Amino acid sequence: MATAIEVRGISKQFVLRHTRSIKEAFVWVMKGRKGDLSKKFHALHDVSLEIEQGETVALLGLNGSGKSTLLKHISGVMLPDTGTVRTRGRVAGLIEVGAGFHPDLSGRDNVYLNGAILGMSEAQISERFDDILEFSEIGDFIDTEVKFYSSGMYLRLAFSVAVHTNPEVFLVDEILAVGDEPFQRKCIAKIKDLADAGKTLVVVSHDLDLVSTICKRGVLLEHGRIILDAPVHEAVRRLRGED
Ligand SMILES: Nc1ncnc2c1ncn2[C@@H]1O[C@H](COP(=O)(O)OP(=O)(O)OP(=O)(O)O)[C@@H](O)[C@H]1O
Repeated sequence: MATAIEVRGISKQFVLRHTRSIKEAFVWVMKGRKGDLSKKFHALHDVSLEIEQGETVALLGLNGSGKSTLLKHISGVMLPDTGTVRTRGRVAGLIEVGAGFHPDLSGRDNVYLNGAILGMSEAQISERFDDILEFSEIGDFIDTEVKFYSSGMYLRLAFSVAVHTNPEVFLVDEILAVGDEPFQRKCIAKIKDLADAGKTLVVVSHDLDLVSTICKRGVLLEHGRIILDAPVHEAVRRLRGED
């Protein structure tokens, strides 16, 4: 089985505190600008992870543990300070509602824009356009500028485009939560179809029952480090403090 995602020793620091008082800045200047004025922290700390093609993986952890940051590194929208990330095949990510959409363009134009970003040609998008529209259930709103869409409508269109690009690797962050229940059910069924078809899935969600039904493997993060990589039920038990 080939490796679909290889994360090797990545670390990512963010600035914890941007503002300083004038007094602190003055002291810093008088001391010859030694040290760093802004305090930093590691959102990810030496994280390594290998995911084989066809694996279904849940990234689990408490708020702020680094799940979304790790997913953004896998999708390529964020670059690590150190370490490397490699992926094989077409990667489609549903990471932030509205990401990859231009607010002033219509839903229709955004399907072409988003499809192109995800690696489809114009002809391929045209060929699949009707299916994309049908799955999204956006209807006549397809010709409305997306700045007037609700967050659920964004999700519908983004999800629909992403699954119709036939991705090898599908990344999904919490955003399914903005969809209404019938659409969520439809998305979940589609995600399961992708998994059954041998696609690689990486999912971030606090819905632990849901991820347990979709994913086989659970990677548990704490303060930016992987503390457990195990069958999903085991990782969920640990997160719930049942171990
Ligand atoms: N662009 C950024 N700039 C500064 N800090 C950031 C940035 N993105 C994330 N962080 C911080 O990094 C830490 C990890 O964030 P991340 O969103 O990855 O956590 P998470 O595990 O997905 O959390 P949640 O369950 O709340 O969604 C948090 O403390 C967050 O505030």
